[in-house]
Amino acid sequence: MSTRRAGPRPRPDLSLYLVTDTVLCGDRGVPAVVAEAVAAGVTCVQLRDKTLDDDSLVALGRELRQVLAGTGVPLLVDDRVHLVEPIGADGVHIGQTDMDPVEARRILGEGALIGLSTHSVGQVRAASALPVGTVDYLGMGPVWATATKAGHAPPIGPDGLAAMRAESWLPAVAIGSVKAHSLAALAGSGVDGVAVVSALCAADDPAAATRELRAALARAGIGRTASAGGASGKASPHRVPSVLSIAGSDPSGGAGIQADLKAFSALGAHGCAVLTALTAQSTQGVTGIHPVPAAFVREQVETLLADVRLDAVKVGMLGSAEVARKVAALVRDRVDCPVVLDPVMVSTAGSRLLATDAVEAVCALAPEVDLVTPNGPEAAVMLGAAEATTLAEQREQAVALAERLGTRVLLKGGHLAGAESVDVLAEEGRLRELRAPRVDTRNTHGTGCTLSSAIAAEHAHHSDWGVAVGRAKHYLTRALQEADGLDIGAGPGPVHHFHPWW
Ligand SMILES: Nc1ncnc2c1ncn2[C@@H]1O[C@H](COP(=O)(O)OP(=O)(O)O)[C@@H](O)[C@H]1O
Ligand SMILES: Cc1ncc(COP(=O)(O)O)c(N)n1
Ligand SMILES: [Mg+2]
Repeated sequence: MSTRRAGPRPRPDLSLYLVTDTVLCGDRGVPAVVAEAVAAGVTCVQLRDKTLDDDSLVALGRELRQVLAGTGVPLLVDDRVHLVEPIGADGVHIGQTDMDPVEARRILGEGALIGLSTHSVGQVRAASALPVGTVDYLGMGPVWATATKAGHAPPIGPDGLAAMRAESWLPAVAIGSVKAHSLAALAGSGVDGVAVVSALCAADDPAAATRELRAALARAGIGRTASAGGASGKASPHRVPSVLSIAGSDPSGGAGIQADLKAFSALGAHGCAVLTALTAQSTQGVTGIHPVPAAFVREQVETLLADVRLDAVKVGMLGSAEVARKVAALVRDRVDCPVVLDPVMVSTAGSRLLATDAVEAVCALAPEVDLVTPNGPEAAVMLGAAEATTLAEQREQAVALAERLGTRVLLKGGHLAGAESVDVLAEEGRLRELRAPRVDTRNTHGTGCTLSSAIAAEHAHHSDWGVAVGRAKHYLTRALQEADGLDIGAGPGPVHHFHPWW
């Protein structure tokens, strides 16, 4: 598909999502209406026509591709998975009664966007429990009763929308008779955008109607429109975020600072690095640790902060109690961006990376950060409990640890058995699960480092923990699936950080 780029598929800007209606567009024709609306600030287009035959829909879709060429606005096809390829569309939007999303992903591959309609909290839960990377966003609605979908699911209203939105870490777009004048009612619902049909397709002046919708979105604080170009119709210039890793060195390049910088780079962030320790390490284990004096860790951070504006920080191996206390003080007093803490204690190959007397200092740092990402053994140490052996125990420990630390906890499930590797995100008493197929590979060196760094980089882009964790987990799963293509060293080797490119 010619519109696809290398690299992880982009997260679509759902702020103002136009669903076409051939009848409402009338004599002007769908392409002309879409062209006007996109020029005025529509960010995503779905070609929807339930009545046209395949050939006519392909012809119309190809026209829309021409209209959208060079705009960066993705084109999705409603329902008909088999027409994505012939149209050269970016993906598909499917309903609850259309093709199973897992099957659609299998057919379309990793490069396509897939959206899924949901009409209830139960459907949102089910969609969120699909393997990460199956669907890219959820449509939620109908918010209000609509003529275009008469006879379908009953309206959920703004409160129902907010309840559904709270259930998922996936991006969400509200649909169902959304108009500029009713948008204020969706402020605070947490959706990433709104989808409209008649508000644009039936408008006398689609460009003016688009501008009016964008202004209303900005007022309601919805979508990237709100913070980017406001009602001007122009997005602000893209700024590459800077993300810092404070961690130890792994000469084998699979974990530690080396893995962190690779993950940042793969996910489009500029990587900065402050070293806390050198390790003599290979895929087979650690033979020595040479700690950096705590005062020099501080000097590295202070010097950097005086110059570089950071968008996120990831903290990994700290090694000693002294360094952990120093980093805690820096995080508390000097860092003003989101911080992810991977409380590294033992390497995948079984070597100790944190002094026993430093556990307390790491636990003291944890409440200062925005997200803590322990593996099973680390969570057990932090709780003073036995390691979880089932998903049910993993859930309980995630909630208990989040409560004890007063912050978000992602309790990773790499050390448990099962067909899926499930991570559990506990946040303010709420639990979300991120599921991925367990990859049959010995190359799992640095999975924790990679995941926490990917979360920091994704948060720098999207400012949403649920979305960041979901996207990072998907990136890591793909990196694990491609890891055997690298196969470095005789022990557990690194994951493939640059799988989308090589
Ligand atoms: N074989 C695997 N297949 C798929 N995901 C895995 C596998 N092993 C680990 N993971 C994932 O890698 C991440 C790191 O998990 P884990 O191994 O528990 O932490 P750590 O690397 O810190 O020990 C988690 O998202 C986990 O679900
Ligand atoms: C320097 C350093 N830091 C961290 C880890 C943990 O690796 P994992 O991601 O496998 O938990 C490591 N092996 N080496
Ligand atoms: Mg780890």
